[in-house]
Amino acid sequence: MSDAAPPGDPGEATREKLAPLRDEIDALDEKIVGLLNARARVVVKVGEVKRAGGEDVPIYAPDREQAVLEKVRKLNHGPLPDRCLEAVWRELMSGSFALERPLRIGYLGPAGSFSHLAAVSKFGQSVEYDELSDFPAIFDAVARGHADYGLIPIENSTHGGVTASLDCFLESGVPVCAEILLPIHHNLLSRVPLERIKTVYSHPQVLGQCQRWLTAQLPHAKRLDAASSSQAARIVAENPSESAAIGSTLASQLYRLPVLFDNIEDNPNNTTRFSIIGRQSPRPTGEDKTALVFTTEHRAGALTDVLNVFRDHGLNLTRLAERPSQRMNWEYYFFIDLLGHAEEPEVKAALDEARGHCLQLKVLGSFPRA
Ligand SMILES: C=C(O[C@@H]1C=C(C(=O)O)C=C[C@H]1O)C(=O)O
Repeated sequence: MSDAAPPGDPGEATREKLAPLRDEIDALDEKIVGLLNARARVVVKVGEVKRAGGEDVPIYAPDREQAVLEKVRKLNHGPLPDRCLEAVWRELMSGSFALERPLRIGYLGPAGSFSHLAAVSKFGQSVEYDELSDFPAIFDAVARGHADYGLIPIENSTHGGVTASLDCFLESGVPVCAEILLPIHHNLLSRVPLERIKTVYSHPQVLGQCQRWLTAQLPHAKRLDAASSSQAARIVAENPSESAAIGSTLASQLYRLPVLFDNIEDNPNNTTRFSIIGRQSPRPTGEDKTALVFTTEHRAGALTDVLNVFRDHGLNLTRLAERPSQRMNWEYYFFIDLLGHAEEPEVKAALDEARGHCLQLKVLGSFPRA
């Protein structure tokens, strides 16, 4: 018999070296827990002040969140990477919400959708989530106060604008108060091997983001639209014999569908931008965006007149999208995102001037840039 320690046992000498280091970690953990709760006790006081200020004082303050994360990054000299500390502070701030007033976040469900992942990446594990069936239901839940905030996908870097969500902004008065950029990786989820798959379900945006892969690997499979990628996973879980869904690894776990292929998106940098809608508007941070929508008269140069106002005020546009007005053929609503906050003098002046060239101009919100 050999004297070597059994597998998994570090051995006496190593154990002796580890013990004092682990004692050091235990002592530091004790201090960290004490400090985290000292922070939490201040957060409880912040909550009291906010609640005394009334309904209009937001519990979630995207401008303050931005400042806290920026400060943490500046304070960090390693060896932990910024992204690790950011994740810790995100969960801390999630705990802060629960201490100030429990928050409810609406997203396009069911659970396991990319909107769900985006919501958790922003609001963490200590808030309540509400799975909603479509975008109008999310806007409605926030407008009625059934949810505090809602997640709305706006555009994807590969497949472009999410048109159904833009149409909701036209009808709703709920402002945008933050944005999230989420890298999106798609998986083919199925309980049967590739050669038996006859139908692939997912959200049309997702099918669009994987079309080259689908054409190459499953040229004869039918592609069917579902209300969300997680809804697609649910459909396949209920009827798995000849079908597959495209969705997240969370959907794979929740609906017990094995990942047959991962990273099947056509563009490895595939990213979706989500807006967070809420009932309050954040203060300027110096690194903001303003989203707006407008209509112009149907005449030559009408759109250029509006765009020239932003150029003349030195405002950089990060997005221009268009949607049919639904009232008259070939009449459009134009959506613009520009860099700056609507309360900053230059942006305010530009918006006032632009209004003079528009039939209608609505500011959808100013919020910290992701
Ligand atoms: C504590 C506050 O409330 C929330 C929690 C924060 C935190 O834990 O640091 C920061 C901003 C708010 O979203 C605050 O507004 O200062």
